[in-house]
Amino acid sequence: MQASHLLLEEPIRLASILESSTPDELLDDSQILQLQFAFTTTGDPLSGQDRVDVKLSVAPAPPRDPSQPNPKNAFSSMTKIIGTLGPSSRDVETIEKLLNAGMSVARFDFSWGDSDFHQETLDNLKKAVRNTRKLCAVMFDTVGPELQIINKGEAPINLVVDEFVVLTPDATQQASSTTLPVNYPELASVVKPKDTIFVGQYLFTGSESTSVWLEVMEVQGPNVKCLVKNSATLTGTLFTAHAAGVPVGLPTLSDFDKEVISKWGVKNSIDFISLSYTRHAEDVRQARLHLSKLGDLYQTQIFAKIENIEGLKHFDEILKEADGIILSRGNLGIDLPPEKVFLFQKAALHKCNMAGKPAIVTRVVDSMTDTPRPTRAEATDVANAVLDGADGILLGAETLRGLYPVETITIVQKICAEAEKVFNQAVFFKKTVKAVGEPMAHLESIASSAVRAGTKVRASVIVVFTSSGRAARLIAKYRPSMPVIVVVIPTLTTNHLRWSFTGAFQARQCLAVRGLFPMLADPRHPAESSTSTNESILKVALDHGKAAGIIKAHDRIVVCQKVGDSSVVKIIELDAY
Ligand SMILES: Nc1ncnc2c1ncn2[C@@H]1O[C@H](COP(=O)(O)OP(=O)(O)O)[C@@H](O)[C@H]1O
Ligand SMILES: C=C(OP(=O)(O)O)C(=O)O
Ligand SMILES: [K+]
Ligand SMILES: [Mg+2]
Repeated sequence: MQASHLLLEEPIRLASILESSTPDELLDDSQILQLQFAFTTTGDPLSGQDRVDVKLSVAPAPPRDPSQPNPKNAFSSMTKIIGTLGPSSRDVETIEKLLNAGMSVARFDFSWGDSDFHQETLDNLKKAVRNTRKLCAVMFDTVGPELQIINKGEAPINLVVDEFVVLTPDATQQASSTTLPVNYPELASVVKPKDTIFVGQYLFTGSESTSVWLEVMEVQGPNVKCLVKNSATLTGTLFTAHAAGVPVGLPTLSDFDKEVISKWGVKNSIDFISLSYTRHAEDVRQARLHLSKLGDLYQTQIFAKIENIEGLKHFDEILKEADGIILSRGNLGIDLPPEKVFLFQKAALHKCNMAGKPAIVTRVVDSMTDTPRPTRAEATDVANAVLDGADGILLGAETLRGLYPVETITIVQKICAEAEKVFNQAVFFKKTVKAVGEPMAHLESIASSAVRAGTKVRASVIVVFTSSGRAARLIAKYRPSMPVIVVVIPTLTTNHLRWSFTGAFQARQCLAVRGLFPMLADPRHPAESSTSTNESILKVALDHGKAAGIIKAHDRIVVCQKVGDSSVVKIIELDAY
């Protein structure tokens, strides 16, 4: 268990909570804008020129319906909320409510349900996005090397404390209170007496009545005889098992995952892969290689899910390869001794922040699966995750199969917004500048200057132009107190066989980064004019901010864009309008 110290070589100074410039105007993330555009090619794609800039003309932001409540509301937060969609959250109406409550990324967990089931949910998500005009990214969550127990008979299984149960790799056996067939033939060769194995349905702690905590007594050939440590009833057709601290020799991206990604993933242009049980940097490289062969999915980002001690040991190298990190505290929380979980969280979030890569924290309000309010410990935990530097909060069972999916998103969003008000931006900014050191890369220097200018002039928003999202992520790295409107400019690219636009993935991927509110350009609209300039695009962004209620007359706005060949940060002071 010494691994938990690995991340703590350097002491972390936690920002003390001081009065800070409060982001009293927070953005509602209904940032779907229709930009109409024409493209002019400046080279022949077949002769090797593979990036062509697009000139935009813009359609005005839709007027706000005065009968609708002002979208600026006390519930919006800079912290992103990822909701797992499942049986409790898959009809259009519920998804609309989740989007309105602030969910900006929908996770599809393929540990449960088949492609058809998830396709139906995703089709409903698309309808909900259209109806609400709220942008939402799609995250595919792999099964990976998860240990699973299939209960073919479907009858509830009663396990009684102090009795024995045998885990067997023999898939022909029926699950019962004395035998549980597990999908991993090598289990007997990797566990030893006194090891702990948890079995349950999604939320398992071994301390409630629906999951069980087993202690390994004896290895008997391919079987593992265990002592039941708590009485529980397992219901359903599939349970997952987790052997704490035990290395599992199964590939991180399973054949099943590869198959789903190449079909379901390609069909649905998945924005993120949540790579379950990432244990080595090589796992991320393998996933990246797989994606690189799948058409548009070369743009899909990989978020490494750290959920066991192996992943924790290799955290630094994984962070270098991944686009983001998910601190999967469900599994990690049982792999680590409970008293070490908070240390890992603080150290890992600090490292992600310094690397400028988004970090997502899971398993915050488990109790809201069954109750409409979080416990005070859970509520405090959400706020602390924000203060520790989380970009986003991932909800699992609460939205997937809980009784209160909408209430969960609403309350988590509110807690995040409160925590953001006391986040010590000044201390964080200084710490980040110092950690990056000198000489700073050109673009990073520009990005940090934009945040500094925004703070100094008390800007209401920062507007950044980008195609790749790079400039926006660098701005987010410095944790501005004000929302960042990311104007993603589509770029025409070719793989020498066909033309396509990039921009949609990059815009949606901002939805997992703290403080970023992307505007998605829509390439389906043919251009009506090709004379527009950055200025007119900026005007649309500002009009949109005004319509959303986050930009008012006389506000100061910081803009980060290229003028000619140079990146510039400019400050605009608005007149009355
Ligand atoms: N289409 C654009 N118009 C004006 N400025 C841009 C545009 N795209 C990027 N920029 C600016 O160029 C600089 C580089 O940003 P970056 O995000 O790396 O651009 P890209 O995504 O095009 O590689 C930043 O200052 C950014 O604001
Ligand atoms: C989110 C987690 O993993 P899963 O995909 O199993 O929900 C977790 O372990 O916290
Ligand atoms: K999973
Ligand atoms: Mg997990």
